[in-house]
Amino acid sequence: MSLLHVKEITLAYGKTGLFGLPRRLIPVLSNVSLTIDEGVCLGLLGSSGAGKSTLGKVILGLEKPSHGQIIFQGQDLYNMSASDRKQARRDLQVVFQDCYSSVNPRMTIEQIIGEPLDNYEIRSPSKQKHVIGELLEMVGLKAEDMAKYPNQFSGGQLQRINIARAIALKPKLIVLDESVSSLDMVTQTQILALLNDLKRSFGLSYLFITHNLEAAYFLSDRLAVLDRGELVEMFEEKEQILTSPHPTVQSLLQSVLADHPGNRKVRNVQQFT
Ligand SMILES: Nc1ncnc2c1ncn2[C@@H]1O[C@H](COP(=O)(O)OP(=O)(O)OP(=O)(O)O)[C@@H](O)[C@H]1O
Repeated sequence: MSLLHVKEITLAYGKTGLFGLPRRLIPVLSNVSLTIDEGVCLGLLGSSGAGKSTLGKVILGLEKPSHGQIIFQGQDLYNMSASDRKQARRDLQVVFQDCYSSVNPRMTIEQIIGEPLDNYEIRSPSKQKHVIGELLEMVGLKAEDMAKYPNQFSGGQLQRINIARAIALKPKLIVLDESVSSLDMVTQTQILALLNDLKRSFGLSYLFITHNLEAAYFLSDRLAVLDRGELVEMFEEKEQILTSPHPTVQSLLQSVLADHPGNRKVRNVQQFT
């Protein structure tokens, strides 16, 4: 069943002209439409500046488009009552790339993960502690870690904490905006495996924004490619990307091959699995 419909989204940023001349509009997203079904991960690929993060912000309700609609669970995200919007915010979560700036260094992990819970659910302090402990264990950390501060964790551990916070309210859709890009290869693999497990366990849907084709291929069920604000390819089966002749896809594939000199002449599914 469809969870999210992105319908003909167009967005342009205003750029102030010289000497206060009228603002020029720079198009960032042009007529972008896509859907995300329940329990599905859509990988959104594209080069730097393609508009991926902007689309993520539009989907999260953070950046109003100049044209088009975001239909989330059957309702227009930018045209709903305050109470429906509060519910939508609960069901739509995000994990950003920078795990350090995503947390307040002065708060304990208990306070960080407890914040969204406090906003939506009232519990006794002991029950709240129990829930936070369970969330930490779900992401591979220990319940005792809740007493610590962010500076006592590695980047990978902090990203696990950000994921625990994102899943605390049992959301329907999580926007993963380059969520593993700042981590080393081994940690990236571990976090991708964790995200995959959580998706299966809770039937979560993801929009996985990345320029990393290998990571997208691992986690996603479907793949979309954005180029200069336009959706240029949509693959219902991720394997289809491997044979796409589209120049943007070709350059994404080439960038993977460039990382594997021994495989430069070989292009097959095995490289990505
Ligand atoms: N607040 C803003 N004001 C003006 N222009 C912006 C703003 N945010 C983004 N842009 C521009 O919109 C375009 C798309 O940016 P966006 O961050 O969405 O791309 P991206 O595909 O996520 O790139 P990257 O992979 O480098 O993060 C870029 O040209 C960027 O400079």
